[in-house]
Amino acid sequence: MTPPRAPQIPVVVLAGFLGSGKTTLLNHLLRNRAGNRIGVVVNDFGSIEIDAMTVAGQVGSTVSLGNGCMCCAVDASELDTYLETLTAPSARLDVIVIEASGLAEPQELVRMLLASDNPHIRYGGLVEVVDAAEFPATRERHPEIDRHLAVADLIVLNKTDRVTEAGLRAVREAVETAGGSAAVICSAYGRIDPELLLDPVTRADEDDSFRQLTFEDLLPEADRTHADHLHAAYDSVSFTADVPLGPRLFMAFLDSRPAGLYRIKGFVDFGVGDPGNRYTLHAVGRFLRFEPQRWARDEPRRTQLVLIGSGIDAHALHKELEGCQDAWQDATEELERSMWGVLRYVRQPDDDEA
Ligand SMILES: Nc1nc2c(ncn2[C@@H]2O[C@H](COP(=O)(O)OP(=O)(O)OP(=O)(O)O)[C@@H](O)[C@H]2O)c(=O)[nH]1
Repeated sequence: MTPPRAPQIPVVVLAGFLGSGKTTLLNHLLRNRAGNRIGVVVNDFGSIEIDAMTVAGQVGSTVSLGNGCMCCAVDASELDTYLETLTAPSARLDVIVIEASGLAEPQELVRMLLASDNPHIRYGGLVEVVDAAEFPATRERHPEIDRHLAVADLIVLNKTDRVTEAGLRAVREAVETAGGSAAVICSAYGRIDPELLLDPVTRADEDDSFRQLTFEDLLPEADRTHADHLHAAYDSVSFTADVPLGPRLFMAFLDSRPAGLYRIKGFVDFGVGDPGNRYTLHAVGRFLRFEPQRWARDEPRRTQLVLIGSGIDAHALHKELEGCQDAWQDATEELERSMWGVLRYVRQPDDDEA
């Protein structure tokens, strides 16, 4: 059905007004990357303070951070050139994060990514960081922040330590209204669950088993004290099925997913809907993408998903997923048509918009 393609590297845009905490969040991700090789593109190279990094580069150079990360600083006009470097097979990156400068219009960057003809990347969503303490003032000075929030897939309401509970409630409400259906999560010092943006490593030479990483896996020894706190804020659901999922049933599930469900990842077996491929699923907030990949010859045909959210009813979601199984599939025209709903979310080489 759909021709298999080499895996594409998700490119996540990290945006937010000056000082909202983008670099802090990025450093948190880099410290808790759980084996992921992260490519970082920043406008302001010097602001990244990664322990392991010797800041050898200047604007325009690509620097290997030596711990599986690469970093380069670019002008937006040079983005394509740098993405080419970062997506070279020798870089072996799992995800690329572009930190937009505090003054940039994130829509521009997103448009550039969607229009990019680099076949090795796929747009991975827009994360907008908001300073909870400054939001009312920022909004007054820069009403365009509402526009940024409206196109975000995930909003991180940062600096919650600087506001009262009532203040946070009010800001959250305002941000949720402006953000439409984007998921909103709160953080202090950008300490979000790295799993919201990073996938478990599935490289054959490291750990090729698909599983939900635990917080012990994710956080280095020194950060363990935060683990319980972080963990308490999230619920996760793991779902495995040896019976294929019905494309229409599963798309209906995704269309009605609750707002608190921030992240879904894993892969799906649509059975005779597309017998040759498994469909890697990547969802952050309302952003959704499928990527067909050839099943390995002896790989068990199976769906494996991990769902992460807060305030979600894990048991009910699991039950709903069970209801998406379709044991009696026949290769009919109707089934082929029902795959169209899935294929809408597969990036085609000539796509220039989501
Ligand atoms: N109190 C508090 N301070 C924070 C938090 N997150 C970040 N900061 C501080 O806020 C300042 C700005 O954070 P950055 O991460 O540099 O912000 P940025 O969005 O990258 O800033 P620009 O690059 O200027 O756009 C730094 O001094 C951080 O230490 C937080 O949650 N609470």
